[in-house]
Amino acid sequence: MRQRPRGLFVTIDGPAGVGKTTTTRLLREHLAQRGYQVHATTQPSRGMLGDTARHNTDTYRGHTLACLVAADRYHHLEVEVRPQLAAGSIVVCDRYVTSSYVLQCMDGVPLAFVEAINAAADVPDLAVILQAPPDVTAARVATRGAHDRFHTGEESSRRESELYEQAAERLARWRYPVLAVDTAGASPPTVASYLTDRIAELAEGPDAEVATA
Ligand SMILES: Nc1ncnc2c1ncn2[C@@H]1O[C@H](COP(=O)(O)OP(=O)(O)OP(=O)(O)O)[C@@H](O)[C@H]1O
Ligand SMILES: Cc1cn([C@H]2C[C@H](O)[C@@H](COP(=O)(O)O)O2)c(=O)[nH]c1=O
Repeated sequence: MRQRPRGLFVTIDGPAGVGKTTTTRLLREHLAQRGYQVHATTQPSRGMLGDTARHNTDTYRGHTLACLVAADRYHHLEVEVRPQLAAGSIVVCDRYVTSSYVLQCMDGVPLAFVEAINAAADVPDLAVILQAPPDVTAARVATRGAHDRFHTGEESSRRESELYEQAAERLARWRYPVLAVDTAGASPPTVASYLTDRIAELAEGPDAEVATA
């Protein structure tokens, strides 16, 4: 098993249906096949706060949902993400702060408020933003079924896609380690292989791994 002294924090964001969950699952498999210790997780988390946020987006809206998701994010970092990183894992997280910049803004919360309540969240080592044209993501959601009120067809997919593009540009300006990947013309295994190579490059960087039994 290959561990890094400090682990590596990789986040996967992007519009509904773009392939975040599929990519996270495949990344866990591909990275494990290459011998890395990997921990796949999600936000909202599988904890009490996260379950409350995930399953009650009709009840909790706007500023309330924004704060609930941010509170879960800080708790998830504290009890799951940082301990896994400290143990040398590559942590792959399905959704992170970028999702809040987009979804909470779609929910009517000013960006400045979303930025303020997420300001103390850890910066990932790699923030992947998956992208695809809105007609493609809307069709995938329609086939799979919508998870929540944020997904109402191609118009909401278009708005979501625009907000992700703006968020990616803003994050890149702040020198956040953003990597945008188009999933429209690439199969899930192709997307996962490409990202596995990028993550392995980072993992073999200056904080090189230590080999353990
Ligand atoms: N690269 C791809 N090419 C074609 N179809 C894909 C690709 N990636 C995922 N899909 C399909 O699109 C659908 C949505 O994928 P997935 O659930 O991973 O998206 P998501 O971004 O996690 O969505 P949500 O935000 O709504 O949870 C699934 O049916 C999945 O099989
Ligand atoms: C991370 C994050 C999540 N949410 C909400 C949006 C959805 O209702 C769920 C996530 O479900 P999915 O299956 O991953 O689409 O949580 C949010 O509002 N803000 C966030 O930052």
